Amino acid sequence: MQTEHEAQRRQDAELVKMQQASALRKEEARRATEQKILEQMLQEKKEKAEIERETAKAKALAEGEGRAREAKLLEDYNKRMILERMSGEREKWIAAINTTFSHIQGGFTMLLTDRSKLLMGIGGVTALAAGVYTTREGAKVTWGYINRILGQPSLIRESSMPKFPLLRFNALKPTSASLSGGAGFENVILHPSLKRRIEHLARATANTKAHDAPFRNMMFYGPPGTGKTLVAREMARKSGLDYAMMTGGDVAPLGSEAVTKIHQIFDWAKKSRKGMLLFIDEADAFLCERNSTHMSEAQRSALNALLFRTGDQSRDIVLVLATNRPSDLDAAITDRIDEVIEFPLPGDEERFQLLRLYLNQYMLKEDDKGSLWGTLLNKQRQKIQVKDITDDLLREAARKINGFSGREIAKLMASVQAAVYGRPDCVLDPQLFMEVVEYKVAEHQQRIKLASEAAT
Ligand SMILES: Nc1ncnc2c1ncn2[C@@H]1O[C@H](COP(=O)(O)OP(=O)(O)OP(=O)(O)O)[C@@H](O)[C@H]1O
Repeated sequence: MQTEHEAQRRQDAELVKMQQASALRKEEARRATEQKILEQMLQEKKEKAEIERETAKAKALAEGEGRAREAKLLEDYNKRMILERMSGEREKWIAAINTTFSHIQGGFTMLLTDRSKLLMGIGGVTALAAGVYTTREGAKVTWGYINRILGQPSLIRESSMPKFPLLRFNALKPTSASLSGGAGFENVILHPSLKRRIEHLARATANTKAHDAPFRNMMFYGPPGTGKTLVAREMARKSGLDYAMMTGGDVAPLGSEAVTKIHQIFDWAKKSRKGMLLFIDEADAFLCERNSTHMSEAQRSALNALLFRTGDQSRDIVLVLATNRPSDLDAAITDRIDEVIEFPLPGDEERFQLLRLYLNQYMLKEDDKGSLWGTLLNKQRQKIQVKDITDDLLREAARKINGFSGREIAKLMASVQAAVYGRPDCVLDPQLFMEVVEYKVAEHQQRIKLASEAAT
């Protein structure tokens, strides 16, 4: 009985085991199926996305191809149109050219066969050419004539006379002091005796015109930069005359034209109602000794023309010659000069006064009150402050710059001004002033040394 029972129990246990194993297998199969389904779903999803991508690509490609085909068709159409238009134009032009040539050919044939028409044709062409040529040349001659009658001669570099008389206004206005005899050459620093002589000459010149007496010609000679041009300009202003300036060096390059130009100047100068002061700077450049070997034939003729025009005492023109080498001038020229004035290098006192004049002009009175632009500029510009520049200091500087010309002194003061502008505070003090003076003195000595070396 017990063995039966035991067997039964074993059988049951066996059954339970089998049932458990079967449940386990079922569970595993279910899990595997689930996994498979999941994988399949994923695969499907992937495939779906791939299909969509491919479809989009195919769609885009189809669209692009369509557009490209359209563009190609349009381009072909345009090309065809252009070609058609071009060939149309070409045919039109060919037809036009053919027609023109056939007309010309017909015309020529007609001209060659008909003698009277041929003569008329030749006459017409000749008349047309002559007409064009005469008009062009006529205009040139007329303009030259008007220019000669009214215009300023080309040799004149600077003048108080307007270029055309209708535009008459005075660049250099005569002062009322000129005739009354109170002529003051404020901006010209000369030795007192020389200044008196110049003032006297200016008064005499003004009165000469007033009394219709003949003018006296002058010659200014002396080293460069001593005020010859300055005085000639001031003298014209103070004496109430018109003023014109030319340079001797401009005459030589004119060659054979020089004679005409010299006559032109004298004809033009005679037109001034006030009388003309004709200033010839660097006179030795073209009025030198006629026998000199380096003088050209054209220069000699120009000199002769000037001698011819100045042979008599003139009531219209005062001739003022300036030269650094008076001994080079032709004897016939010096014979026509009534007043010979020497302009020496400034002495001690004149150098001091020149320093003061230009200190005043460049640093103390630098305001340009004349123009609105000047006033506006001055508002923005930092003003120069002059500190302790006494007369004693200026006299000491004047002693140091012995041998300087008026021009060199003006330039020295311009350098001082530049040095002051180079300082942030724009102050001119004795130290800066003397520094520039010393530097300029050394520069002057160096220049003299170089010049003497070049001369030997
Ligand atoms: N005596 C002077 N008084 C005041 N300034 C002078 C004097 N001499 C020269 N100067 C200054 O030098 C400058 C040049 O002078 P200017 O042209 O009159 O000399 P110049 O004797 O004619 O020289 P050049 O022989 O080289 O032609 C003037 O514009 C002026 O600033």
